[in-house]
Amino acid sequence: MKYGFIGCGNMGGAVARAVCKGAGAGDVLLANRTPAKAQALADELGCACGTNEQVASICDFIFLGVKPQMMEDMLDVLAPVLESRAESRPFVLVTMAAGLSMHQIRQMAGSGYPIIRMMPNTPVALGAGMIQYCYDDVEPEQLQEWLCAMAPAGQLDEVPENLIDAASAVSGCGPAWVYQFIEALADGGVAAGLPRAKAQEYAAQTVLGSARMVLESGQHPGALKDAVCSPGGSTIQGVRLLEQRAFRGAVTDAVLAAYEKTKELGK
Ligand SMILES: NC(=O)C1=CN([C@@H]2O[C@H](COP(=O)(O)OP(=O)(O)OC[C@H]3O[C@@H](n4cnc5c(N)ncnc54)[C@H](OP(=O)(O)O)[C@@H]3O)[C@@H](O)[C@H]2O)C=CC1
Ligand SMILES: O=C(O)[C@@H]1CCC=N1
Repeated sequence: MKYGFIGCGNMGGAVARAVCKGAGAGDVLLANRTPAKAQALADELGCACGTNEQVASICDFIFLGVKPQMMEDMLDVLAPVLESRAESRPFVLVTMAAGLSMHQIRQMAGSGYPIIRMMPNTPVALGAGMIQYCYDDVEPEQLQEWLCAMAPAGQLDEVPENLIDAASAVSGCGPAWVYQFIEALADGGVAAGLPRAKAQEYAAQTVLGSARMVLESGQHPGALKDAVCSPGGSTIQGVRLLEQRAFRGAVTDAVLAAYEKTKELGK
């Protein structure tokens, strides 16, 4: 099986990194508008680099890693290449584009080709990603191959397509807001006198450990929060202040703002 990537930026590049582990770098082909970017990543990962047309004509899984706004123009050029091979050498399109449905991608590609739609996030680069996926007209063996290739990317979860935009607004966008939180937590530490490097390490490790507590203890985040707050202690003062500033409401609204924007991208 050959795995090809068209668009090797932040997300396509991270997924390619994982697939090189899952499928073997020898079966991965990278293409990018600025070829030097694909070449640099290919050199690092030990895979090959080529053109969009080469990916479209020889790969069994064609990962589409361009921005949603660029998808139509990119696929317009490749539609004849895909059409000319579809009968003799079937392939699966793999889209990671926010907001674009499988139906829209198929229309842009020129036909109802087998398709997987996934929503990864940037921690995929470390094998710690959260990836939702759905698919249509994909053979069970093809899906199995794809799942094996993607396994080093992180946690994979099959969902119906109508949940992908909401999932995107939580785990696709979420890392950006978590980084904002880590930066702010570290800033607070620096304000209180910690050296920057220590403050950042403490903040990031705290988020990592707290996330593991949620996942591994099975407890509600509110109960885990209560366990940190001693009566009359320091943490509850911070909780009080964050509630006053509507911290949880602001985060919930951020998710909904991202969700609305994602839906707009598909219009
Ligand atoms: N970033 C994220 O956290 C997430 C992104 N996504 C999705 O992933 C996709 C990519 O996003 P992201 O990686 O962030 O964007 P980037 O801008 O980082 O990467 C896009 C890449 O596509 C390349 N490109 C653009 N046009 C073409 C073309 N015609 N042919 C070949 N390559 C092309 C660009 O090349 P050049 O080097 O010339 O700019 C660039 O390297 C989007 O659809 C996005 O919705 C999904 C989940 C999370
Ligand atoms: O904001 C973005 O463009 C991407 C889509 C999903 C997460 N980040």
